[in-house]
Amino acid sequence: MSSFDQLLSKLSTRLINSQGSETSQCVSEVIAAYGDYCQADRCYIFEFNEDLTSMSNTFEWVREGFTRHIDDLQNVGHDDLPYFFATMRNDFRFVCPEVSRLPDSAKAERDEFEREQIKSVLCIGLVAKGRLLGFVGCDKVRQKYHWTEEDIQHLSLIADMIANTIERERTHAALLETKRALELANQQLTQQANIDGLTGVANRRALDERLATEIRRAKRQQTGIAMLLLDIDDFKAYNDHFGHLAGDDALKAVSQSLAQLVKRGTDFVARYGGEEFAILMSSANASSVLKMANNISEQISRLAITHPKSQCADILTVSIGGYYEPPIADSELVKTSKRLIKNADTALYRAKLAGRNCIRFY
Ligand SMILES: Nc1nc2c(ncn2[C@@H]2O[C@H](COP(=O)(O)OP(=O)(O)OP(=O)(O)O)[C@@H](O)[C@H]2O)c(=O)[nH]1
Repeated sequence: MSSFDQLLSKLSTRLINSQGSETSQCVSEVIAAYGDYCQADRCYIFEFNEDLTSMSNTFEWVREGFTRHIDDLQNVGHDDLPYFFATMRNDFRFVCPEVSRLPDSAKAERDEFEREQIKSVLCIGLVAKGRLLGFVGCDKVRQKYHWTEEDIQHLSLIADMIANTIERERTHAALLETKRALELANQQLTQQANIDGLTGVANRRALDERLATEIRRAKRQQTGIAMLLLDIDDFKAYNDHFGHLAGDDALKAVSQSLAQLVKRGTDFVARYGGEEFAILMSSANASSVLKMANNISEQISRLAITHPKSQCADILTVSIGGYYEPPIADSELVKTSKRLIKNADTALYRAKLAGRNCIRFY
């Protein structure tokens, strides 16, 4: 095995086994190893933008004592080095044994290479899936050098390895990006599926899910759990009098008040039906539930939404039915869930019977 074959085998194994951020380190090692092997003074990688109109130096190795140029070779445009861009796009390589003998049409290139004190330069395109991604190049600064066919072949093999690695990393990054976008879209869909479109508070489906979670928690932590059901009084008459759109606004105002009141992480508000809302309180005790019910009632009254057709007041009011379930060790999920709703509903019915605009507990 020739010394180049050995080098190639070592470098390709290194690149194939690299992953994620480690890959950049491996690519740096590859250009350093090759630069040293071919006795270059600089070895580097440039990557093109999508439409091959600009390029940036992304990796650079320099022999000790030689000047780095990576920082001043970012976003180099086609118009800065038109001869170089054209040659690279057409031939996928740029072979220059003597910078001083570049043709007049390559004046910009000659000036740039001379600025970097380059005497000879060899660049080979990085091509993956038929697309030119960039190039890997070597500079001779100390003395000019006539690149041989073998040099070109060797650097082409290095270029293939690097191109495949860059392509693999880009595909991986694109896959990660797609995965992130899908996860985000999925989160948004789940959120939308759980939110009531008119009022923006949780819907009944979300309440059912939360009920299950909170009942399990209450059982585990041996805490009480409570349900308040709230129904706007004489809402049909309100709609009939002011129209459905005004009714919608009233529903929004009520739900905003509820959302402001129900702020503890352990409490949860949902639109339960048309003009009915549910407030689930976990880690609750009898007095905190009563306090919440009173606060809600007062807060809705404070909105002072005129309701001339109400049987019980001249403003919009609510009736509230509550049920508090003390900690019970053997509470079964579905039964507890049904009991919370059913008993709160019975209490709400009693509040309506009692003349509305009041609170009843089961
Ligand atoms: N504007 C509007 N009205 C709604 C919406 N959902 C339900 N409603 C109305 O809410 C009213 C509920 O009427 P009822 O069930 O008879 O109850 P109510 O008139 O409030 O009487 P009580 O509950 O006994 O005080 C109906 O007129 C529904 O059309 C909605 O999204 N927007």
